[in-house]
Amino acid sequence: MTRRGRRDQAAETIAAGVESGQELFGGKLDWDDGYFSHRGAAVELSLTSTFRRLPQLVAASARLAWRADRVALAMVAAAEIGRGVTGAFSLLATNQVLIQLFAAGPTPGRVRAALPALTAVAISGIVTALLRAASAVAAGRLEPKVERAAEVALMTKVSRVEQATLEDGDFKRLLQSARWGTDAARRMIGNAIGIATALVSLAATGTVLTVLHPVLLPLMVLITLPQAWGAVRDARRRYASVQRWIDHNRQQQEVEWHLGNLGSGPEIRVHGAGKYLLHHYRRMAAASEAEETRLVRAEAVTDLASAALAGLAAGLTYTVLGWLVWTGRTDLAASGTAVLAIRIGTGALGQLVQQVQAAYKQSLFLGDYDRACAIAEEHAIPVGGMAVERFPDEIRLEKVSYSYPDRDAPAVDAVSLTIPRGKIVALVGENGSGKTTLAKIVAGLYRPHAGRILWDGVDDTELDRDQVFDRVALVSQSFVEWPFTAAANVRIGRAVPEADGRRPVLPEPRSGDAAESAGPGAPVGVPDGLTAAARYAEADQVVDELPKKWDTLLDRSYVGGVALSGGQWQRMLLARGVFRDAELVIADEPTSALDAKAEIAAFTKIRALADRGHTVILITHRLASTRLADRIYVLDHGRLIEEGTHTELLAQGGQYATAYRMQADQYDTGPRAG
Ligand SMILES: Nc1ncnc2c1ncn2[C@@H]1O[C@H](COP(=O)(O)OP(=O)(O)OP(=O)(O)O)[C@@H](O)[C@H]1O
Repeated sequence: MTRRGRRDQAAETIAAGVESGQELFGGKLDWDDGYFSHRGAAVELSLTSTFRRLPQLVAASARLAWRADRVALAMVAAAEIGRGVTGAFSLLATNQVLIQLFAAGPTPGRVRAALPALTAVAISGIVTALLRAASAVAAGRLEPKVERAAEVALMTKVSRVEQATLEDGDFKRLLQSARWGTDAARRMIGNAIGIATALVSLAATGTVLTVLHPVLLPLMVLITLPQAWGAVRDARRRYASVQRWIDHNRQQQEVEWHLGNLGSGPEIRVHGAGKYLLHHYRRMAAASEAEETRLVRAEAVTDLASAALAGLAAGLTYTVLGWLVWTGRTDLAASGTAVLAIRIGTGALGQLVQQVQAAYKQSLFLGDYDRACAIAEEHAIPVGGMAVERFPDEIRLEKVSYSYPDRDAPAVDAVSLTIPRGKIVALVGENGSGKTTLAKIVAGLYRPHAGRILWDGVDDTELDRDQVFDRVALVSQSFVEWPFTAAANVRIGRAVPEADGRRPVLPEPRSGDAAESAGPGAPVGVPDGLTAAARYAEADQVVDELPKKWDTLLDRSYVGGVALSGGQWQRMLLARGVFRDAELVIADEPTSALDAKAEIAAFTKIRALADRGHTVILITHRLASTRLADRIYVLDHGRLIEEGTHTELLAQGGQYATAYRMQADQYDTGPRAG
């Protein structure tokens, strides 16, 4: 086939693959992920900009290493400088060996004369090996420390950032990219050491070459430049291709995944979706192959061109060397050493270009890491404030408003209400009316954008937020199913915070745990310990059925782990809330997954909690349960539209009464078999 014919066929194959992607995905398949914010950045990196960034990259790595482990950094620096010195020394000793060997006289005498220099070459070889090992050991100590320090710093800041910032789309994307920054920090140390090794080696060979003859140094650079150009060109081309084809490859992977996926299995087989997907998969894979072939061909051409240019430069260098020897400007021994030095130096220059490019890529993620840390610090939950001596008799909201960043309408709009201590306050309203948002504001999770919250008359912005959190238990419908043991899943409700630099510990059940304090006959009241909390929430039956009881891992992805049903999880969550033993319980659809019997029991216990002095904010759509609330607030589009007791609200005949009657009618006059 002619070259043109081959090119046309490749173009057709690529077009067919792209068409398949278009048919299945409607075009690009772009992930909304911070990692991809640096798309195309490396394409901008030319040979000159590569070298321009060098000092900045080395300085950034040195700063990281300095903070993580100064001793290891000093060890690496000393070992690398030592390697440079021994490298130069070894070259000079080699020169001496050659001088002695090329001198006039009988061979045994020349060899004898060369022996001291040969010994020096051997010793410097041994010292170089020792220094390389020392540098590797120190780097091995430094790199994980840098990564760990970066990870801990980021996670510490992120775990303290305001929830609203954490939910902000831009911060979320930045954080995704910043997470790569911790790995990038470690890699950059490796790159920086590679750069340092190359620079030191270059300095050593450069010095030796200049001593031998000043013209040799520029000649060495001349040999390396085409190689460096070729390497940068190949890297840029490949990177650009990866960026151009990233969506296509993602589409291809997506199809591949579905072909073998358990969930897609029935349709793949029964509906014949497999044949359809395979057809497109083949076309997409062929397009990817065509692109790979194009790349490999282009790389071969570049490599050939750079090798030819480097060969020309090498020819010129060796001609100049020959001329220097011929005209007596340098001797044979020096030219032999120069050949050796040039070989070492060109290798070092190649390594330098490669390492700077790699370090540059890492530095982009490190930049995101720094930005994410700065934003997390700026939006951190404030530490300190007025101590919360006791839970207030009344929490009062005055014209509280809150808007999510990407929404025009406020989620909570000028809401004023009172939450009395030891009462059940129900928040009801249609989906999206602002109930959960309002509860999160009361919990201190979101700061209102307008209005204020008063704890017995004290503005809650003046209170120590950690102490506010300490008095709140969240029993939410979007609970966390921790991939931990059953015991840890409950105990995490009140994990002891990090103290005196020791690792955080989950609390042991407090005094009077289990059966003694809360037997079957003592369902009312907040029990002390783990087993008692489980019994109170009726999670004990769930635990009893687990193969290793409390020690069972609640995640089926791990060997020995088990999966719980939605209702079983909800009981565990209730137990977590009880174990937390907080004065304000925010129960957001706490029974949505429970069966009828368990739901009734749960509401009885919520009532009991309030009777014991706990304050409960209950969010539920099951209006039969709101009858037990002392006060009901009805929200609509973020505004408070009705309030009162169940009886009062029914009498008002408003939205609550309508919704209640609709639910009641379902039971009375629900669909019947005709
Ligand atoms: N994290 C968020 N980011 C942006 N908008 C949000 C977020 N959470 C909620 N909203 C929006 O705020 C409004 C109020 O939501 P909220 O969850 O408070 O309502 P709700 O009354 O609890 O709803 P539901 O009964 O469905 O649980 C809705 O319009 C919702 O889409």
